[in-house]
Amino acid sequence: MISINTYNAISQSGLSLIEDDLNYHLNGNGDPDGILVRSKNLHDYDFPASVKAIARAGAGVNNIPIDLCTEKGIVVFNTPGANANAVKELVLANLIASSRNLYSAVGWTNSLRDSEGDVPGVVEAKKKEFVGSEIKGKKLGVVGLGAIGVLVANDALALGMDVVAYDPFISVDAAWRLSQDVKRAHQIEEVWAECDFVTLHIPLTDKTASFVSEGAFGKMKKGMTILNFSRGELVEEDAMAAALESGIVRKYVTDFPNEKVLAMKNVVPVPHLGASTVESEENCAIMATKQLKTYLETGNIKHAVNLPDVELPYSGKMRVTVMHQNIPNMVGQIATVLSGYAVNIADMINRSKNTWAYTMIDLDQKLADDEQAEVKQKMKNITGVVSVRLI
Ligand SMILES: NC(=O)C1=CN([C@@H]2O[C@H](COP(=O)(O)OP(=O)(O)OC[C@H]3O[C@@H](n4cnc5c(N)ncnc54)[C@H](O)[C@@H]3O)[C@@H](O)[C@H]2O)C=CC1
Ligand SMILES: O=C(O)CCC(=O)C(=O)O
Repeated sequence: MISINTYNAISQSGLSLIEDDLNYHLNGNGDPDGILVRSKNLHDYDFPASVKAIARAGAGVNNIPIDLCTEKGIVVFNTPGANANAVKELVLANLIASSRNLYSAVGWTNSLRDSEGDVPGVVEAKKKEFVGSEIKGKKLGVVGLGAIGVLVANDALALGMDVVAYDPFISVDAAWRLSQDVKRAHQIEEVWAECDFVTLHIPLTDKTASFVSEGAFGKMKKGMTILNFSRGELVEEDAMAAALESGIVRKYVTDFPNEKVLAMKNVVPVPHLGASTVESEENCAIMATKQLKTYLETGNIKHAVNLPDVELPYSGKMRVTVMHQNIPNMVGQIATVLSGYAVNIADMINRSKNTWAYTMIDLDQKLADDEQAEVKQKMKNITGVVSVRLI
């Protein structure tokens, strides 16, 4: 029996893939083989030794201690692109809503519910206070051209905006999907200096924390609207509060409200709704569950953030998977362990991602139970190996 525990509300479409499979147990015990999670913070989580993989049904993995997991031999997956359309639609909605003062206008109109008197007359008299601007012809800066940023940039062009984008690490795939009419910013300063709106679509990492800092506000075109559907920590809060006070920033639309943010002037707080659509929750849950099950059943890896994609057709005979540091002579040492047994290697693959690597070896016959335990122990004893599975 393979055991999977879930955190957060995972769409039933994904859960059914586990519940309907007789080989699986869902939320059954404290020693799961796999974890399915959305935004729950796992940084203080005490990972049981049973955990082999974590699948994040979503894009951002800053809630998971990736380095610690890797050192414990845990593969961490996410679901690239599965919720990108949901975020894009909410960004576009908020570009227009913030430009047309929609939330304050609707909030004010709702406050008339209990008033007695001539609502149409009051509305006509007041509406001049909510006059907005059109986004057509305005300049939008898109920071980060991954799954979400590319969709936002292309569709903003279709809405008549002038789009300039900054991503020094853009993938070849994303570059193919990006419209040629999106202008490239070589420096982030170009985005701060020129744009009426800036939307952030970068991951939160040690390098991007406080990406929008006091220095950035000093270079901004006055009256800019900033949309943050990425992560709150990308923006330095005290500096943002000052920029909103001084009018450098006209509005700050954020999917990540907290007490400090709610106290700021001209904030549009959204309760982390970027990926909250039925479609996106289904996409993420199905993709995350399938990736997790594939790994647990076959050792094949797709869309891990700490290991490369590694795939071989699974014969069902006997597969050895080894997660290890990307250092010399690992494959040699792993193969040497097997040379002590009467088995042939039928197929083999080794791939690396930065400082970590993964080796899969298919044997043409099953090892006896006592041999399996021995092989596992001998491989675990190799310096640099963090996990060994025999499937
Ligand atoms: N509000 C919500 O519910 C959601 C929020 N997100 C957030 O949005 C982020 C982006 O999501 P995706 O587009 O799916 O990720 P992605 O991985 O497809 O794209 C991220 C892009 O950012 C770029 N990038 C990284 N560092 C950069 C830097 N310093 N300057 C400029 N570009 C940089 C990368 O090259 C990459 O192209 C996620 O990491 C997550 O934090 C994602 C989905 C839902
Ligand atoms: O699961 C969610 O609703 C949050 C989505 C998100 O923030 C992400 O995918 O990075």
